[in-house]
Amino acid sequence: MSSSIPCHLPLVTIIGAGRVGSTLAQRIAEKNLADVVLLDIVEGMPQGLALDLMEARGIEIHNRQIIGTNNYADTAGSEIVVITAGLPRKPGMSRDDLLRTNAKIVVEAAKNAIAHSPNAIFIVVTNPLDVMTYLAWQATGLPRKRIMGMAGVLDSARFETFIALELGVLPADVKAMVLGSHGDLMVPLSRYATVNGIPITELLDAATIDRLVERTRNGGAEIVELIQTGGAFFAPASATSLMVESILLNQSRLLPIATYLQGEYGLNDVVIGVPCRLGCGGIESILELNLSDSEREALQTSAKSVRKNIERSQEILAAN
Ligand SMILES: NC(=O)c1ccc[n+]([C@@H]2O[C@H](COP(=O)([O-])OP(=O)(O)OC[C@H]3O[C@@H](n4cnc5c(N)ncnc54)[C@H](O)[C@@H]3O)[C@@H](O)[C@H]2O)c1
Ligand SMILES: O=C(O)C[C@H](O)C(=O)O
Repeated sequence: MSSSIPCHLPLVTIIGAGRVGSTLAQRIAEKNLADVVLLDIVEGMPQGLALDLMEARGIEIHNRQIIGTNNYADTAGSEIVVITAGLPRKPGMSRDDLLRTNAKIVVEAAKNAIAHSPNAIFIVVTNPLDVMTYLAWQATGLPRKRIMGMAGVLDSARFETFIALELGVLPADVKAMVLGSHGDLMVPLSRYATVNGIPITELLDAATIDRLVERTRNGGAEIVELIQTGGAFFAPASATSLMVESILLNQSRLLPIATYLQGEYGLNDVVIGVPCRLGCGGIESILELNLSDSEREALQTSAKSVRKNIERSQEILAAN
């Protein structure tokens, strides 16, 4: 008797098998979320990492396939494509300093991936995040609900961590949301941050909150300065895996996601982090919060700086 249960397991392709990409592959496989294809331009490296992850399966008790490759044909039929390909910054650099190098890498990766997985949902991780997400959206021609950037989940997790450390409470009890671009002009929303429902403004004085906001804005650079040879990757991989999970399990989580705006928050033709519901079709809806004047102004300033870099990226790509 033939079974009517589909045998197909979800497939997630990760382009760029570096520190973020390989850690993300581990998270996805060990959470039993999907099979994974790890693709990189370096020959042998993704194959070696995939074999290493496969050899851990008996100990970690899962049966997910992890394939390493240099060939986009192996990514065919992916439900989700994550782009982590590109250079990370070094101490003293801003994320925007990566624009010239990473623009070409991301456009090429997005075009190759969509050709083999026309129905996929794309998550961009490469920096500068908001501009790279815009370029991937342009390169794939996908509807905006199916292409997005990961940054806000990471920035919010950092803000939550610093609040939890300050108060000595369980990190999972702290909830916060950081909007805007993934850079110095990000917009941490202090008045929406809570510890199990209690606003942090009841628990911390204004100077302390300002200090934690500043540390959040500088969260990526703090790690780059410490590691010296690259940026953060454990928390970025966790944040991306949470988005992958929300899509594959249709959780409809409300998360800060870099998305293409068409009038929301008074912004047009720009990618920036705002609260979105994320489910199996991608971005199901964008939530327009009632921001204060200063929060709205901060979001506008953040968007203006992304817009400027989008224009720069168009010139760079046109010159090539
Ligand atoms: N959005 C975020 O919050 C966030 C967080 C962490 C890192 N990042 C960014 O993610 C990117 C990757 O970071 P990382 O630490 O993993 O860097 P990494 O150097 O460890 O890995 C990058 C990988 O990309 C590969 N690559 C380069 N060009 C490629 C191409 N054309 N096709 C396929 N693969 C290619 C490299 O060979 C390398 O293995 C960086 O741009 C970094 O700034 C963003
Ligand atoms: O800071 C970086 O360059 C990497 C990443 O964007 C991060 O925030 O950790």
